[in-house]
Amino acid sequence: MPHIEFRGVSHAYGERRVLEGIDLELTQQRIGVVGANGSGKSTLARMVNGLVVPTDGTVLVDGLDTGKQGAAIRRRVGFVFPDPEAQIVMPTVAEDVEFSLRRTDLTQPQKSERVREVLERFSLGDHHDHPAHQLSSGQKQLLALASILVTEPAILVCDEPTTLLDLRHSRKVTQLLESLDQQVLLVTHHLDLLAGWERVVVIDEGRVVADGAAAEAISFYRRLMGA
Ligand SMILES: Nc1ncnc2c1ncn2[C@@H]1O[C@H](COP(=O)(O)OP(=O)(O)OP(=O)(O)O)[C@@H](O)[C@H]1O
Repeated sequence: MPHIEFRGVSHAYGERRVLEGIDLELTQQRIGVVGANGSGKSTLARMVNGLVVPTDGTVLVDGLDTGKQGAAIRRRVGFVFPDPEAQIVMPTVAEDVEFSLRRTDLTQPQKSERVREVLERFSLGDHHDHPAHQLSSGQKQLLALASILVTEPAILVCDEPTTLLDLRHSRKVTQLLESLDQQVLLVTHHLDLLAGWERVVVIDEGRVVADGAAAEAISFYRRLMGA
């Protein structure tokens, strides 16, 4: 498994300090991150692929410094945003997935084959030539995942990828995340989706307040939230 390491990480947006003294070594395959709104989860997740560089401390992915080796980090770490609409860049479903392969050395037939395979895997095989913007929200979320995973990153970071989805689609996306060979870091408010995950990190007001197997960490978080 890849190795994500936060060493003495703090972060401020201007004067506002949003993460404080984070030390984490993440080597499990399925890692959840939970916490109240505004607690710093997205900031932490964005640090893993260098979208946010910490104001103090270092984030390392397999020994690469996210602040200094951005291009190598982004090849290794795929990032799925909460709004799949924002990730659609090409007119059709297949073109959108293929766009992710533009910087590879694959030949056109190899790219087409790779796109076909990934669309089948994500239940989008029948939508190959459909306008991407006309997919349902659940299908757009699957498309966003397909477009990232087609590049075969070692790590997949997903920031609330199920917020737009009904329960059935959330389950489908979660099952898909659970079936991947990749290391997955999932930020979510849907606590039931993390049942059985190897590790769950609870963030509160910018600090790690619980960290362990899903059942214990989630029950700590429920108590913290008074739920
Ligand atoms: N680009 C930014 N500029 C200024 N402040 C920001 C920026 N991004 C986030 N913040 C602030 O940092 C704090 C943490 O935000 P973050 O998005 O990391 O929290 P979160 O735990 O993911 O929240 P949510 O569950 O609501 O998505 C919030 O107070 C937010 O307003």
